[in-house]
Amino acid sequence: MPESPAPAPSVAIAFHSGHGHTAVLAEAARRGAAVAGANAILVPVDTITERQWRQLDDADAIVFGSPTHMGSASAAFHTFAEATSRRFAEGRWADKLAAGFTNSASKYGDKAGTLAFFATFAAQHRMLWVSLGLAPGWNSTTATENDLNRLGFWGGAGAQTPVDGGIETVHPSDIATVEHLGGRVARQAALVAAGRRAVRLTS
Ligand SMILES: Cc1cc2nc3c(=O)[nH]c(=O)nc-3n(C[C@H](O)[C@H](O)[C@H](O)COP(=O)(O)O)c2cc1C
Repeated sequence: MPESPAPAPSVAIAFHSGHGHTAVLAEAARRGAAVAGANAILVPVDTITERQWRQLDDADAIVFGSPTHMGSASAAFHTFAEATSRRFAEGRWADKLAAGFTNSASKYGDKAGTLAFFATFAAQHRMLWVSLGLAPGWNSTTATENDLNRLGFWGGAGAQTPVDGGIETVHPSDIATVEHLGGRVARQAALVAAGRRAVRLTS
């Protein structure tokens, strides 16, 4: 019997944005995942609904996004994270893929703290972490700030937007970098789903 076509993976972008910068990046992650063939949705965690909780539960992958506040995710994101404790206890998100991105005002800005928190949060949920998967940009005499991964992160995507800038000042390289991450998560989710189907077929 011919095999039915593989269903598109589902990718949810669970994010908080106080002033709109991180929301621009969340949309970039969604677009990257959609272009790579996923059903991709945005879930603003500060207004999350019951339906959106179910969408997170059903997703193959969740990409976490937040501005960096005081060297970690924002308070609104932490409120969301703590609200997942029942799901954590039940292992509801176990073996889903996870990834993360953050934006802050300073070039470095202690963004690594936020990405480390996302990775720990994902690990506590027994999820599988997907790294950024890009070489560092803007780190040689011939490189420019328009390179992908211009800020040189590995664990996830890091972005920088001027503290007094509007959403139009989110850097195009950062948008492209987060779009790449969304696409990478979608492709990895498709591979993992195909692998699970193959293992089920042969076992
Ligand atoms: C309470 C607070 C704490 C912040 N802490 C940091 C920080 O630790 N490092 C940094 O570079 N920027 C920090 N910022 C700046 C924000 O990360 C930055 O303005 C970001 O672009 C906001 O994203 P949003 O528009 O999605 O809310 C902080 C801003 C606020 C309001």
